[in-house]
Amino acid sequence: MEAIQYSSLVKTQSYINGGWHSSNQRFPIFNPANQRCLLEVEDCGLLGVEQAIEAAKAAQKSWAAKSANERGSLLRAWYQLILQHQDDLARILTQEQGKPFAEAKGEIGYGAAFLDWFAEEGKRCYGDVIPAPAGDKRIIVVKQPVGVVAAVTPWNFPNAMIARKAAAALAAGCCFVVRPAQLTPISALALAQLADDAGIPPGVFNVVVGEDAKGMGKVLTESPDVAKFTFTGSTAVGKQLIAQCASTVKKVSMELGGNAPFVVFDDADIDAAVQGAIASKYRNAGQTCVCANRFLVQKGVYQQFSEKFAEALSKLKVGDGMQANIDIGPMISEQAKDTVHQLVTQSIDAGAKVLCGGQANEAGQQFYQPTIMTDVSNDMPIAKNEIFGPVAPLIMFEDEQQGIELANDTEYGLAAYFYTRDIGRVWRVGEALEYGMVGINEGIISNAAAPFGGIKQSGNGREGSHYGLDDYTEIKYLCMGGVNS
Ligand SMILES: NC(=O)C1=CN([C@@H]2O[C@H](COP(=O)(O)OP(=O)(O)OC[C@H]3O[C@@H](n4cnc5c(N)ncnc54)[C@H](OP(=O)(O)O)[C@@H]3O)[C@@H](O)[C@H]2O)C=CC1
Ligand SMILES: O=C(O)[C@H](O)CS(=O)(=O)O
Repeated sequence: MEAIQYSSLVKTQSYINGGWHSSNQRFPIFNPANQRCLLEVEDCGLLGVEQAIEAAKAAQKSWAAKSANERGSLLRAWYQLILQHQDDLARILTQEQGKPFAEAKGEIGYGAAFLDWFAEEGKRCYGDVIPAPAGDKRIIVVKQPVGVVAAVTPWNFPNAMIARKAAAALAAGCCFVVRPAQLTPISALALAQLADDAGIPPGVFNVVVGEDAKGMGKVLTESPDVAKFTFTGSTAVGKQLIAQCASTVKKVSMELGGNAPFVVFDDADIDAAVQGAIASKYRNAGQTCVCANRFLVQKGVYQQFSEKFAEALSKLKVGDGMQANIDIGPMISEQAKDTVHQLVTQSIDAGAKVLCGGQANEAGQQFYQPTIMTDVSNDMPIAKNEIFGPVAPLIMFEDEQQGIELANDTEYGLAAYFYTRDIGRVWRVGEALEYGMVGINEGIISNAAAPFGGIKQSGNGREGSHYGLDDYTEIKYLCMGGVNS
């Protein structure tokens, strides 16, 4: 792990009950840019997960008993330390996950923004006083922390996906156990070091690392001491985890897969649409759940958009994210790269054409060329599946109604984007799209002030914004009688 100033950030053991958990089971972490082993981390195993749940359970009452101000001050201290070590955290992230350093810095800032937001939002966890139907009664509604929260997070945002969940959970008064993806545990452990430095008490924030995703997930989803489970990852895995939570009727929130349409109407500002397309499609080499996945372009501007899009794409530089001026890093694994290429070749067999790219990139074995495909139809593999790679399929449509129908023709409902300058069309299309989040003349929509989440098979629950606390609180109704006696 190169160029880390604050060396204590580089941890190799799970963080449980405020301590570093040693184990003689180890597994290697590789740099996706060059396949070199960065370091080995110690696998805490299923026993470690159980110990982390125990620690969270033991700390739960005292953490919930703190005032929102006290919890907020600790979250803010954590926030400030993350910003203080932003460059180190970004270097760790780029080396274990691959995204370019500038993007990794952005992710660190994005994750920290949730700590900043919920340090304040926890103080606004308001209840209600409701006029009682009978004169001698009083009705009060209070919100209380749900209890111990367990989380499983993906490799594509190994810092922000944890910060986005932990910030709301801790602000609401919940203790937290997270199991990060096997491929990217170092960013999670660095966050734990800074939580420790910030003075967050033992047992409140726990990170368990290990290779046995299924086994560790089973412990987290089936433990009667875990009140709430939150997951970010694929829809297929999310469905399994929801089913596993049923045995203890846990509160569940899911941030799952997506198939985002990016619709360009013939009255759009084409230059703005191209800028938004590049930003949305090629962020993290296309490995985000809100990346534009299908480009629906109205017939009258299809040629102009395609040409300008390809021209802008030719300026992007592919390489090791630790080098300067890199725009697109490696895929997380060779298998991931091969899966993307398979979608490309299957769609070519079905009649699609490659306008640019379409091959592995010479930068290394896990790199794929930024690609644009034309003559794509909505039923081709490259359009039906979540690509999770730097490939942009272009689909032509005739009129507004067809554009909306094609956009909604998917089991997913996370993010959608469209470009138009017609105010009536903004309202008609914005309301007709079946998605949790819609970017209008904008390709980057994620921020801590907004409720992030999807509908249909993209999940449920919201992260960020005022709404983000709801997933970590329970409503209690107090009925007071005999007031006049
Ligand atoms: N809606 C959203 O915000 C996001 C959605 N995603 C979606 O996730 C997919 C890509 O991410 P990817 O990480 O491959 O997704 P996966 O669903 O394969 O993995 C997500 C996490 O779940 C773990 N996991 C996998 N199988 C199980 C299991 N049976 N029990 C418990 N945990 C399990 C993984 O562990 P391990 O990696 O160690 O196997 C990882 O930590 C895409 O579909 C993408 O859209 C990704 C990020 C954000
Ligand atoms: O994991 C993801 O893909 C993130 O949720 C996308 S974002 O929130 O960083 O935009």
